[in-house]
Amino acid sequence: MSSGITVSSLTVRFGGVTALSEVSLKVSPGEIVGVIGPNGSGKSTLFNAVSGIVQPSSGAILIDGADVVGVAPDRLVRQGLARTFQTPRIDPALPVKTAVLCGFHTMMRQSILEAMLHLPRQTREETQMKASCDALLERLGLTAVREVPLGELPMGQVRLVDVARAMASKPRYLLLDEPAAGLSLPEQRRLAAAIRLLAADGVGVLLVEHNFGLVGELCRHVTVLERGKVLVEGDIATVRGDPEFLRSYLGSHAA
Ligand SMILES: Nc1ncnc2c1ncn2[C@@H]1O[C@H](COP(=O)(O)OP(=O)(O)OP(=O)(O)O)[C@@H](O)[C@H]1O
Repeated sequence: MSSGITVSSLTVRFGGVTALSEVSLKVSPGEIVGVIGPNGSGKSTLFNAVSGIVQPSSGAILIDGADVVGVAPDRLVRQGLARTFQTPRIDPALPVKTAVLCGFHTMMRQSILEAMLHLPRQTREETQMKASCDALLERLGLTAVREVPLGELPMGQVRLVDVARAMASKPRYLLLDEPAAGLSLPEQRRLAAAIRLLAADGVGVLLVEHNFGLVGELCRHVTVLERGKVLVEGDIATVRGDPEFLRSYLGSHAA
């Protein structure tokens, strides 16, 4: 069985719009793969298809060898696939630490009965979870805002909380949708270190990001999308030197 996320010839159509056309890529455990491209090139659609939110028109998506097309998003989460959103879907009234604790709860092993009876394993898991939550908040520089409701934070920090929530679910694969947008340089540094740590632990990461510097720093392999198609792919040096990439990507950022 081949491990990793394997996307083969993926096509997604919305009525007459072809959002993705014959896109293929692979993310192995412990690898950080970058996806870049101008607005509307299909990056979010790719994430939505892999995480089960939209159904492909054709093509295949395998996770660790298993066909996951048609599998419900919540089942994919329980199977170890976590993702973040450009606009996080978390209740703005929740304090930061509660939002992150929600991520931990998806991987707790206790039964409802154990939780009600406060059995030893449940108490042990709660204590471990709170300590892990504090460590994660610290790693991402969120300790000072741990009690602040999400609705009072700038969007960049809300995305960072969404990253923490996704990391808390102890995924085997993590899809990050523009996690560095709106972050200060020190916040970007902390985010990059946390992503690297996760990959070193064996987690496969698919990173959609407009910040090419960050992509170049974190990803050995990059896929560039344009109008739903793979324009160029390869290691960062290959992509950087590709004339098509320079025309499309840098041209669109030169304005
Ligand atoms: N639900 C939908 N219904 C119809 N068209 C859609 C839908 N979702 C995406 N599209 C279209 O599919 C194409 C790809 O959109 P997508 O959001 O995947 O691009 P993107 O690269 O993520 O863009 P951005 O960087 O702006 O987030 C666009 O033409 C978009 O208008």
